Amino acid sequence: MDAGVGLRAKPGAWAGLGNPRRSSTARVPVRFAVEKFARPLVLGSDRRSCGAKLKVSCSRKSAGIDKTYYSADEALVLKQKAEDVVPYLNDRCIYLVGMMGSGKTTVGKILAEVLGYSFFDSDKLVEKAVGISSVAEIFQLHSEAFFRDNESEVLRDLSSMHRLVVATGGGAVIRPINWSYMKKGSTIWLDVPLDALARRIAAVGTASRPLLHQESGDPYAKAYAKLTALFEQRMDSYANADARVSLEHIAVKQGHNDVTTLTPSAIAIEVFFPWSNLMY
Ligand SMILES: Nc1ncnc2c1ncn2[C@@H]1O[C@H](COP(=O)(O)OP(=O)(O)O)[C@@H](O)[C@H]1O
Ligand SMILES: O=C(O)C1=C[C@@H](OP(=O)(O)O)[C@@H](O)[C@H](O)C1
Repeated sequence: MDAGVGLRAKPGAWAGLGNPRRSSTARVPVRFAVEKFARPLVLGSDRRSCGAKLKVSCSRKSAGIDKTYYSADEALVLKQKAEDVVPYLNDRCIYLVGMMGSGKTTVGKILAEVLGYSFFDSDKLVEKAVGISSVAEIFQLHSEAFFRDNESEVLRDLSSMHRLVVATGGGAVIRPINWSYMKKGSTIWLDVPLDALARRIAAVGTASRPLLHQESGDPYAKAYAKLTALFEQRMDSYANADARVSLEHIAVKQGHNDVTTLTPSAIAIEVFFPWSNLMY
């Protein structure tokens, strides 16, 4: 088992039992806009960097869906690992859990692309469901409990579907009912050091994360303090995940002393390790 990843194998889940190619016939609830991605990975022409850049863009032309760049090596490894893992996933959904800023959305989009799965960000689905454009506004106009109730309904609906990668909100793990939904799929905890989380969130601003937002003071210091308090409350919940991907362990394994060197695609490759280890 890779140093960076621990997996609690589920009986029968990885043994490839049943027909691995069962087509997904789950009804897609009309209110979910499914993000389909272009495929296959397109080899870019840029050879100035240490390898040709692969540009992967989404076929859906909605605003704001960013493009993902891989190195050619990473793209080939990702494609191979995805091909190896798909039969064992057995069309089950992958739920990414982890603190705010851990990369659930960024890494989740990569996983969906290489797996040929659909990607959902549960926060976005809650915003669509309640007709309010941001999580922060939902907290402000209603309450956190109202948000959490809708978050649970979204996870319940998603749990009836197949072949999805779901980026959950950082607090989804605090409600046991949410685990009952997510456990129908495979849950992966992206475990990122609090310092890196605080730096990432300070870089984009805390306004989008109401539990961290404050009007004054050093954004990094305030974010770090609040993330530390939240993590203390939640770490046991995150540990319920089927697999933990520790960026600290990955960095050590790769000879780095800082997780900021780990690209989203390098992390996505590590997400595939638990399944690979169980296949041979
Ligand atoms: N491996 C990474 N290295 C550097 N920045 C990252 C990495 N993964 C995500 N980020 C950045 O961190 C911020 C939060 O990422 P996001 O995927 O939205 O996290 P989450 O969905 O867990 O809240 C974004 O600005 C994103 O670009
Ligand atoms: O940790 C949390 O309680 C939350 C995390 C957020 O999602 P991200 O993890 O995508 O930031 C969002 O669901 C809301 O602000 C609450």
